[in-house]
Amino acid sequence: MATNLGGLTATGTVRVHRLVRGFGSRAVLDGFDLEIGSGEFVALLGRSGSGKSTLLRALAGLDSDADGSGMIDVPEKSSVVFQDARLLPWQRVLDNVVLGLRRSNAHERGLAALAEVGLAGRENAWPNELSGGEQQRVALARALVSEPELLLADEPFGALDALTRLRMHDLLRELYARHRPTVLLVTHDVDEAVTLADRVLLLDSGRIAVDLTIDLPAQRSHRQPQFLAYRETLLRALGVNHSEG
Ligand SMILES: Nc1ncnc2c1ncn2[C@@H]1O[C@H](COP(=O)(O)OP(=O)(O)OP(=O)(O)O)[C@@H](O)[C@H]1O
Repeated sequence: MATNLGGLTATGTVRVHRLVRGFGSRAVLDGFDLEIGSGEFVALLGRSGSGKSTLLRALAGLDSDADGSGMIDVPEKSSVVFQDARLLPWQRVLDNVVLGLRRSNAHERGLAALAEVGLAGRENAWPNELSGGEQQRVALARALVSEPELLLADEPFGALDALTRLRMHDLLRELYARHRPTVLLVTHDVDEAVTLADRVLLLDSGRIAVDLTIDLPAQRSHRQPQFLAYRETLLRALGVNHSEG
């Protein structure tokens, strides 16, 4: 499992070397290598079943159901966000945010995190009183309240409607600009990857088929010619026909 190299790497750096992960006789990742610099925002694209979640779960240490070997070096302070918010329904919003936070000022930090995600004043609500988008905001607050050096996100906006998804993109970019964690975002959505990330990886048959640096300003528009060029490169690599994409 996670091997700490004892200060050899910069805070926030992710290193994966010769990672093997599979289920039964089937290898999903077979000798996989990856390096992500501290503070990089990386999106991971790939067809369904290409192993994106398998990789993310390995980095999160949540893959006890998988077989494998290899070296994983991730920051000690990591948080994970999933497609569903996974809030405890019997705990109020603030209690969900500070769950597991062992600090004397947990209450204040939880309130500050809720304010950062636009939910000031909602700390006493129950999860089922919130919309899907608001629940994902709580999940983001819970992930960030511990000030992680690495944020792992597995299709965090996949279940949201298009407008809410765009608002969440703005929020995530804002939070990233403020806190600068290393981010690995798994997504199916090429536009989401190019909008949010500074580097896009495309996983194919257990290896990185494309490693694309996104050289765009923080304020991005789907109308920028360079945005469209990145989009086209990635769609082509995914094998998506133009008329479909
Ligand atoms: N717990 C499991 N037991 C057996 N096989 C699994 C398990 N989890 C994943 N797999 C298999 O591993 C392969 C990779 O799955 P993974 O979920 O990593 O893909 P993915 O790229 O995240 O797909 P999607 O985009 O559809 O979420 C798939 O063939 C899947 O069926």
